[in-house]
Amino acid sequence: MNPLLEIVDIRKQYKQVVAVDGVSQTIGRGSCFGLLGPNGAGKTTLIEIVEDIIAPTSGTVLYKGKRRAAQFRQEVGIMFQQTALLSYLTVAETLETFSRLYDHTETIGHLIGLCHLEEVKDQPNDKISGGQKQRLLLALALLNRPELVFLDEPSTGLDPQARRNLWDIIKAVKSQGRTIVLTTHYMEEAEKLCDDIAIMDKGGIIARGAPHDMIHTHCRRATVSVPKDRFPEKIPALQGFVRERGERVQIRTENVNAVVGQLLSSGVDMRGVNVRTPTLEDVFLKLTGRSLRE
Ligand SMILES: Nc1ncnc2c1ncn2[C@@H]1O[C@H](COP(=O)(O)OP(=O)(O)OP(=O)(O)O)[C@@H](O)[C@H]1O
Repeated sequence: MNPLLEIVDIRKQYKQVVAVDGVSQTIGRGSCFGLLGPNGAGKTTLIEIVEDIIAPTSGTVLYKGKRRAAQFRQEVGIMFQQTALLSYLTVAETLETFSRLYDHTETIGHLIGLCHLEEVKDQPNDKISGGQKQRLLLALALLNRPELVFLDEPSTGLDPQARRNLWDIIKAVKSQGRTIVLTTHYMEEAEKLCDDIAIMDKGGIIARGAPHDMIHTHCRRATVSVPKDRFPEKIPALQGFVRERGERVQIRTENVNAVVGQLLSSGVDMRGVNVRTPTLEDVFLKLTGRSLRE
């Protein structure tokens, strides 16, 4: 890996609370790195240290192999969870106002197009929806054409359609070759956007890797569930562990295709049969014994 960021033994303590407990990670150029974890895991604290907004109690962050200098602020874009916007400015005026803070900026028209803000560009900030506001905050984070973009829980509070719309824009930003560092407690967001994930819990990183590899390493088994009244009395031994759960028969298997093939060739009517493949949520549950949303 060609690291853009090296996080070296970062620790942050607030009185009795150790928010980040000795985290070391590297983040590769051009990757979309996701920090996934439940509320209070320490994600925001760690990211704010990496963004150079708060100082760690100990540890170092290197950017392009060196300690961060003034150039770091010029080359990064940050989409905060909350940013106060002047209510009487329009979306376009807001972008123009913030663009004066930088020496080199993206054209406002390009950002309005990229972030799907055409329809609301002349609306005041207090007359736009939650999804449109998040897209404006993303556009603001991209104003200085950053090489590295931080997104702190970008889709929190959005409805599913607004969330998917924002994800499409983030994918477009990613395809421009920028490095993205994203924090989230939505595993679906991490799975959809990130090629590299670290799962954080209680101030530490408990797993790291590509989403698919992480699932494959920790949770190989899928569950095929068949209504009991559709499950044949005679069936050849299935490639999985069979158990009854209420009105359904569940087959836990590492080979879903083989099991589904066996069911089909035994004449099982597939209506009502469902397959549940493992997710990052299952990885978290397996590693911590708790749900991501607890
Ligand atoms: N300024 C602060 N002073 C004291 N404790 C803090 C401060 N900031 C964070 N903490 C504590 O540090 C721990 C980690 O908090 P942090 O906000 O980093 O978690 P998080 O994973 O980002 O959670 P969330 O998903 O809810 O934003 C929590 O126990 C929190 O209460």
